[in-house]
Amino acid sequence: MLDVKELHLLRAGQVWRYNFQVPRGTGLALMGQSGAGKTSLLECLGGFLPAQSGQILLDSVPIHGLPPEQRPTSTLFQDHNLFEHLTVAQNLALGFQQGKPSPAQWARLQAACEVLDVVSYWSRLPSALSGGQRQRVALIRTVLREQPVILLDEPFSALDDGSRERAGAWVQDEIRRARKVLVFVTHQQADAERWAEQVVEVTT
Ligand SMILES: Nc1ncnc2c1ncn2[C@@H]1O[C@H](COP(=O)(O)OP(=O)(O)OP(=O)(O)O)[C@@H](O)[C@H]1O
Repeated sequence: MLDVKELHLLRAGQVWRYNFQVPRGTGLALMGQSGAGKTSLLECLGGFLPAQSGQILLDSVPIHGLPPEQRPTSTLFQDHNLFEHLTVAQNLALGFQQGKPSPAQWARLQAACEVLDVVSYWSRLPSALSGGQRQRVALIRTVLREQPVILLDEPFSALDDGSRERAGAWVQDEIRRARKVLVFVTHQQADAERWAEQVVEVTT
């Protein structure tokens, strides 16, 4: 269970307070207008933006004092953070310990690439991919890393309806299968209804 207690954020003169719980195997969607503070909350959960006060616990263990690289979180930012000089396969491997996924992890990566239709791009550089292909590669890496808390900032924004449906269903299956916690930002009410058990409306 991810437990956010009296979390108090301050940025650009705006103040937010959050209290919510996300059980393992489930998802929470963050919705709200542009500039409302959705990305700021994800950054705080991932350790990139310090909170003024409050607590973030995973399975009752406080994680709010940890730096980003030690948090049990895996984050997909809006710019997809792919390494441009590495192939798709190398980018996927980077998410794992010392860039070396185990055979079981490779099998899962490969299966995900088939489901999300990026298997034929393994040896390409990111610069040779479309926006939607880049987004799917980054999504696969973020969701399949070992960290149990998955933070996704508008993960389906570059996808057409068919890809969006497949990607959303795949993320939900993975979260349930691996008993992870999902927090994702979306502007689409339908995404929240289909793939999240809870919705938090972010306002200042
Ligand atoms: N790095 C930053 N430094 C200072 N202020 C920032 C920074 N990033 C965002 N802000 C400000 O914080 C507020 C919340 O922005 P945030 O990006 O969290 O909103 P959002 O809901 O994710 O928006 P969008 O839907 O457009 O992505 C805005 O007023 C924004 O200008």
